[in-house]
Amino acid sequence: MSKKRTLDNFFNPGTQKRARLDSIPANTQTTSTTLTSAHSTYPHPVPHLPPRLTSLLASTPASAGKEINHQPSLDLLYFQPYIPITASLPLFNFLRENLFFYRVQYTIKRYGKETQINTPRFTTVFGVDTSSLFTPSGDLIDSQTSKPIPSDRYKSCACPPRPLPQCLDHLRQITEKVTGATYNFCLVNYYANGADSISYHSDDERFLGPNPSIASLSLGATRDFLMKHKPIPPTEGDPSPEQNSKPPLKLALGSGDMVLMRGQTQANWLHSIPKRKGKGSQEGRINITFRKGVERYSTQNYYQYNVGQGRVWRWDGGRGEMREWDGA
Ligand SMILES: O=C(O)CCC(=O)C(=O)O
Ligand SMILES: [Fe+2]
Repeated sequence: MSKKRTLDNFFNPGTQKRARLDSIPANTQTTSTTLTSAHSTYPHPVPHLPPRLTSLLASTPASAGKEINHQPSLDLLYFQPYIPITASLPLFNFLRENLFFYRVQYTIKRYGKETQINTPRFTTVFGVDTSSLFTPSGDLIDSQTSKPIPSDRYKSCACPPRPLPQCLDHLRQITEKVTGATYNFCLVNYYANGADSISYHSDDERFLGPNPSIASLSLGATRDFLMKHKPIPPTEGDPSPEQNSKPPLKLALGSGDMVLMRGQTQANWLHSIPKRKGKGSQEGRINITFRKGVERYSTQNYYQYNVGQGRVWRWDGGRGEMREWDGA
């Protein structure tokens, strides 16, 4: 269903809706009018951050970032925590409650055979590459000419690009100030439990440019973030490079922590969130990454792998699980 894109429907006050503030501690307000971000590409509007949460976020970063650069080409800044502790649980609950997610499937050719991949986590993405910009009313314009973009610019995308809703844009703005980098994409992962994961990879696509800064925020369950150096090919002088047999670096990312991966990290290191059993494996975790796509292809790639063609999933608080959304 498409809605006319107007300033009104991008930042409209919800029509006498009760705020969903059940994630906010009991001593705060329980009702108010909700402002929402709406857009023709969204399955439903997304409420703005409640004012109390916005004021709690004002003291981000809650601690100074620690540099982790003791290994070759590794350049991390680790905030433990980044989000003030009073804000991380309400923020987790707010985002899980109000964002829409996808369970993306796609096919790859493996050994010449088409293989279906089921992404082992919920995903969603917002943003557009540097060739375009969203106006405040949510229309796409060319970033050079400020004219509306040609209608075929994103014709090969799984869905038209989506602007960041206010709640994620607020986090983006804070993160730009703290990290000194700029970002035009926000990718969100939801790991429902320890069975959800992301395998070893590096975010080293050409469309992010050289030495990209990627800010990665964790909310909810603690999960291990493993990092290992990309395999170093043996040479005559060094037939079994020591780096190849080192155990992975493990950061137990807790709720509110943020890791900034920068410099040569993506070019040289792989990272993953392995599946987890036992303690804490039944709890959900949200991961938000802010990135900057400098080529048009980043838009196609991110929407293909984080939205795709499938159904919308939303958090069902009553059942305590994600459910396919029926649009109601
Ligand atoms: O969940 C995380 O901490 C990592 C996510 C990640 O690596 C990615 O989305 O590329
Ligand atoms: Fe990644």
